[in-house]
Amino acid sequence: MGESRLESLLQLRSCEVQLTLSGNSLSWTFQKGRFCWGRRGPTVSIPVNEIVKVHQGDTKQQSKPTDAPSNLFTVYHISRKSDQQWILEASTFTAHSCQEAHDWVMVLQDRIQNCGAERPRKLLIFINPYGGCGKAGRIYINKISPLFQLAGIESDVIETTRANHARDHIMETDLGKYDGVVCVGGDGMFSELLHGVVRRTQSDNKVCENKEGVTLTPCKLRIGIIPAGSTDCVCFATVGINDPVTSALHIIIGDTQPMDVCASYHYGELMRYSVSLIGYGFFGDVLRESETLRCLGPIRYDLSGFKMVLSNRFYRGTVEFLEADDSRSSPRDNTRCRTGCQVCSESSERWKEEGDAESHCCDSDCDTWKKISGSFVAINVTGMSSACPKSQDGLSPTAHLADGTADLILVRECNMFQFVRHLKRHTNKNDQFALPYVEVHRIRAVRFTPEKLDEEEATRRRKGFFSSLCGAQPETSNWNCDGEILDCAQLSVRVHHQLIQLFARGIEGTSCCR
Ligand SMILES: Nc1ncnc2c1ncn2[C@@H]1O[C@H](COP(=O)(O)OP(=O)(O)OP(=O)(O)O)[C@@H](O)[C@H]1O
Repeated sequence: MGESRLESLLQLRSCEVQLTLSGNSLSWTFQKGRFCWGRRGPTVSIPVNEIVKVHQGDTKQQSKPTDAPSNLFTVYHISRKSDQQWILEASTFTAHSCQEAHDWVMVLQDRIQNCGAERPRKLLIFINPYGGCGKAGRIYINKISPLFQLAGIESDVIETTRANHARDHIMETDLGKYDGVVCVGGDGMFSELLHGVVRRTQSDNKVCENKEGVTLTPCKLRIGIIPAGSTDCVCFATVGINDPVTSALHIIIGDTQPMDVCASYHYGELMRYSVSLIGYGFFGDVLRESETLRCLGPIRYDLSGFKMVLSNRFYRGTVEFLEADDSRSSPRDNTRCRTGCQVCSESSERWKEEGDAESHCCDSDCDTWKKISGSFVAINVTGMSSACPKSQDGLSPTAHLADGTADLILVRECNMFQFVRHLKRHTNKNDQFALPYVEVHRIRAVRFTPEKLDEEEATRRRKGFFSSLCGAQPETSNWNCDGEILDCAQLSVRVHHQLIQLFARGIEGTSCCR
C-alpha cells in the first residue's frame, strides 16, 4: 500500500464503494444502485484529522474485542449535523479479505497519528455537580465518558465539593501526566480552570503575576469545556454552539484554539483574569442586583436587567486606553473571527514588536493613551465577541479570540429608551454601535478612574420616579468580570496575547460578512 494514495473497492452497508485515502482526506464514492447513495450523495469525504478511531471488526467488536480475524473494519468519524453541531458516525466497510481490512486499519491509524493535531491521551476532568441545575454529572456519564473511552482517552474525574475546588486542585496537583484539563459545567467552572492554569503556569515559571505590567508566561496545558451550566458563553463564542458532544469531539481530535486573556488590576494589584465581559455601570449593577435573586435561577439576570434599565443609572469617570493598530482590523470592519482567522494567526509577530512599546508606555505617562471623560451608562471591555444563544453576534461581533486586543464599548449618558434601543440591537441585525451615544475602540489596555456625581445631579437623580422605585443611584458602580463581582470602581485592564489554549478551533464559517 502506497503512502500517498490508497484505493479499494469495498462494501458499505451492502453498497459497493470506492474507498480512497489521498493526502489528508478519506473519501468513499458509491458505485452503483442510486438507492445506495444515502442522504449525502455519491461521495462522502472526511479529513483524516476528523477520524476519531479505526478498528478491525464492526461496531459490536469495539466493546467486545475478539481474536477472530475479521474482513470488516469500522471508521468512527465526525459528521456535521448542522453548521456547528458535530456528531460521531460509524461506517463499517467490508473488505475482500482479513488482510485487506487489517492493512486499511494500519494505514489509517498511522495517518491519524501523523495528521498534525496533538490528541490528548490523559485528561483531568472536573464536574460541578450543581452546574446547570444539577445536569452536569448526567451529561458526563451518559454522553461524554463513552466517547472518551471509545477514543482511548484515560481520565481522572473529580466531582467538585465546593467553589474553587477545581482551581485549588490545579494549583497543587502533578499536572505533568495530563494533556489537558476539562470542566463539565458553566462559565463559572471555566473561570476556575482559567485561574488555576494561568496561576500555576506563572508559579511554575517564577513569574510574579500580581504586578501590573509583568509579561505572563503562556500556558501549554489546554483547557476543554463541556457546556453543562446555565451560562456557557465561553463555549458558545469559541465553538459556535453549546453542545456537549460537539465539545467532546473537539477535545478528542485535539483541536487547539489560542485565546487572549484580560487581567484586571486595582491600583496595580491583580484582581482577576477573564476572557469575555468586563463591565462597569449597567452590567456591573445587573450582576450585583441578580445576586439578591439567586434563588430564582437564570431568570434572575432578566429581572435585574429590567430593573436596571428602569433605573437608568449613569456614572462619571475618566476612561484612558491604548488603541490597537487599526490597519489589521477594527471593531466596525464587519468581519468575523472564524476558524483559522488570519488576523489572529498574523498577530504573533506584531504582538512582540508592539508589546515592547506598550510595556514602555504603560509605565510612563506616554501620550499614546487616549482619554475620555464623562458620564457613562455602561463601560464594557470584551476580549471576544461574547456571543451567546440570546445574542448570536455578541457584544462586539467583530472581536477576535486571539489577536491581543479587546473591544472597549462606551455607552454615554442617554435616556432609558435610547439604552433599550442599543441593547435590542444585540439581538437583531442592526449595528449596536451606530448610535450617537455609543462608541467602540479596539484596545490593548484600558484604565478607568471614577469620579463622583456633582451634588446637584445626585439630588436630581435621587428624586427621579424610577430611582425612588428601584433604589437610589449609588455614587459608583462595581465591575462585572466574567460574571464575578469586583468590589471596586477604579480598574485597569491589560490584554495578554494568546495566554491560554482551548480544545476548540473557533467558529467554523466564513469571516466575511459584507
Ligand atoms: N461543589 C460545588 N459547590 C458549590 N459551588 C461550586 C461547586 N463546584 C463549583 N462551584 C461553583 O459554582 C459556580 C457556578 O458553576 P457553573 O458555572 O459550573 O454553573 P452554572 O449553572 O453556569 O452556574 P451559575 O449560572 O449559577 O453561575 C462556579 O463559580 C463554581 O466556582
